[in-house]
Amino acid sequence: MAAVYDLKQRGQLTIFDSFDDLATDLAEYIAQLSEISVKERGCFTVALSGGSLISFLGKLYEAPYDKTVDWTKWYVLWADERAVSKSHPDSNYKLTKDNFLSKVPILNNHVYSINDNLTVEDAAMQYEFVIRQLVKARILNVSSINDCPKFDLILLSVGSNGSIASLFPHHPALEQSDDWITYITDASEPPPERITFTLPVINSASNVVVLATGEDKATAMHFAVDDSGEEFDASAVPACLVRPVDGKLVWFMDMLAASKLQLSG
Ligand SMILES: O=C(O)[C@H](O)[C@@H](O)[C@H](O)[C@H](O)COP(=O)(O)O
Repeated sequence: MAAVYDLKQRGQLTIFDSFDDLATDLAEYIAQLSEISVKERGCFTVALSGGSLISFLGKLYEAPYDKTVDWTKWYVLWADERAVSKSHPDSNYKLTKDNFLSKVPILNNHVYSINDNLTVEDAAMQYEFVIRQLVKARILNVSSINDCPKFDLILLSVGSNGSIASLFPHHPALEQSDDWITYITDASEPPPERITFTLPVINSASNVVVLATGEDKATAMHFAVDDSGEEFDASAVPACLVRPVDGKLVWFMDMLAASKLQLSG
């Protein structure tokens, strides 16, 4: 069961009453975006987050998507990554590899993870270089509005403090607009060192999905989805700052994360 709400310029919201329903709809949504992108551009570029998001991708490697999705046309990057070894339990690459990439036939040379032998600063610069190469190769388009790379899909999962990717409340990284990839050394959630997409890159995507599940996300979702008024400092809840400039924003929530929303209709 799911309830769908048109949030106008804040996108579309679907509230699910079960993990299974959310995972099923999310898989169908991603498979549809993949089909459209492959048909239109010959490829599908997706940036993943870490956390519980990966557990919601399980339906994608089941029937019918295991056969119907053109996995060889997928290009996978990360919207944020911890500056740890790719074999470290905190690595988003490891989390994704173990629970998703190892189950679908995405080509290894289409998966772009950070260079874990570099400092976090150099890893951010190197990752931006990789993305610039994908733009040059026309795997990634650029936004006609701000020249940022235009991912076909960016999948975000909201932290209990309203963070998205590794953009944390009141962090100076939220102001970054010159770079596509920035780095932080003082994340409010361990580990402290991370690289992350900047907001302009997130907001340049053709499609952004924001996933929020669990009661600990309810307050952040209230500020992100309901009208918080002119006085509200959106940098307190980075999820409020997800506003695709010419793309589609879809919120996938469970009942707990949506429990403080003041939805009409
Ligand atoms: O590297 C990270 O820390 C993740 O990308 C981060 O953005 C995560 O997705 C959120 O903190 C939500 O995590 P949960 O979904 O597990 O609550």
